Amino acid sequence: MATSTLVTGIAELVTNDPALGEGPLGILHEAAIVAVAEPGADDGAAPLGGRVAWVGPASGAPAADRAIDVAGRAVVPGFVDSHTHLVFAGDRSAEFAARMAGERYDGGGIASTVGATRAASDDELRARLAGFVAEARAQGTTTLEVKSGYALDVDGEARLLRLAREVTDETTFLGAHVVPAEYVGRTDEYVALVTGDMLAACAPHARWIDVFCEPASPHAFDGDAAREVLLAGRGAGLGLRVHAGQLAPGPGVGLAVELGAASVDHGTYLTPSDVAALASSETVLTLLPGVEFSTRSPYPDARALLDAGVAVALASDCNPGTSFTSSMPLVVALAVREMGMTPAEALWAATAGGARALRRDDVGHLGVGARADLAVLEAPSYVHLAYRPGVPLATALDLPGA
Ligand SMILES: N=CN[C@@H](CCC(=O)O)C(=O)O
Ligand SMILES: [Zn+2]
Repeated sequence: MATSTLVTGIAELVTNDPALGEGPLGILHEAAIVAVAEPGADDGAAPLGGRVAWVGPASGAPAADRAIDVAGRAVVPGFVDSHTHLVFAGDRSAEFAARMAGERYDGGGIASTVGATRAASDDELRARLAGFVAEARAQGTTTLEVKSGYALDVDGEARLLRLAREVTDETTFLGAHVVPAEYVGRTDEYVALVTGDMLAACAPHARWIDVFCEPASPHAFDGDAAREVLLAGRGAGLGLRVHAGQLAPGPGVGLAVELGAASVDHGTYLTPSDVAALASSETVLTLLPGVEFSTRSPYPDARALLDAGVAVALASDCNPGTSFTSSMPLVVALAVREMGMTPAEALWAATAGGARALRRDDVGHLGVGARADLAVLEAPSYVHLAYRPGVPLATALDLPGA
């Protein structure tokens, strides 16, 4: 039998549905929400925490089997973190310290994570991954994309994706992360492996394919190689995502738009034609301010991008090299303070924007029928996410059935 839960005492509810409340965030005050869960459901069609069955002013709330009173807190849609690299072993804190002493990031440190990850057991990787998922949930994240990319051989990449699939359906094959040591000087042969045997082994465990298209890095892939990888992935039924414009402007953004990628990520460096192409496309630009923070790079001008009509998402890019944070509240605060977004734009980008970057309409908002993925804030308003940086305000709400 289905279990219904009434969440009451919501001082401010962000629905991200303008039809339900004020402004683009669809804000309701003194609100309530009802979630209905089927016991034992966990197949995505009927999620464990249930779906939103009713949302509106608390005064009109229907009765339910159980009630949770959040006592004057704000509730927002759970964060949709559409870009992470969470299956890895090893430690790169020394690389971070060197960077803070003046060294530049060029992707070379990825090799050290590849070595440690290849040597780790399934259980070691699984335990670390579970720790990151719990850490993210404790900060309000309810949907996570997870990439492979730290094995770079056929069995290893498939193993990372199998492990990622244990925690999310949003898994991304990133065999084209960098050229591994054993293929240096033979990039063409490595691309043939990625688009051949590796793709065949990985596609059954992945929804997406991604490529680090960055000709400015001696380790990553140029536009031609990236095109080959993306076309092969599309042929295998995968959706497209691209890492581009992290170190310098390059061909990746244009390629992502041309091929209809769901998202192109980083965008630290963009040309005016990149911006124009994005603005007239269905491709989301996912900004990753944790990377600029942790690599001492200039922040992209999100204000100008939004004003130009680009669809912007925010994600953590949690990884051991360029952004070792799982904190979406930190990402929101950085986007507001350093990239010119308003608190409302940043919250939208970290929730509905992430959903759009994953081409999902069941997360990132709290309209009737959406997944009942709620984040509760230890604050009366979502504005506190940026106003009180570094304070642990957000947490995902556990509903009966979850
Ligand atoms: N730039 C490429 N990939 C990751 C970093 C990976 C690493 O340094 O371990 C990123 O998104 O920033
Ligand atoms: Zn990344």
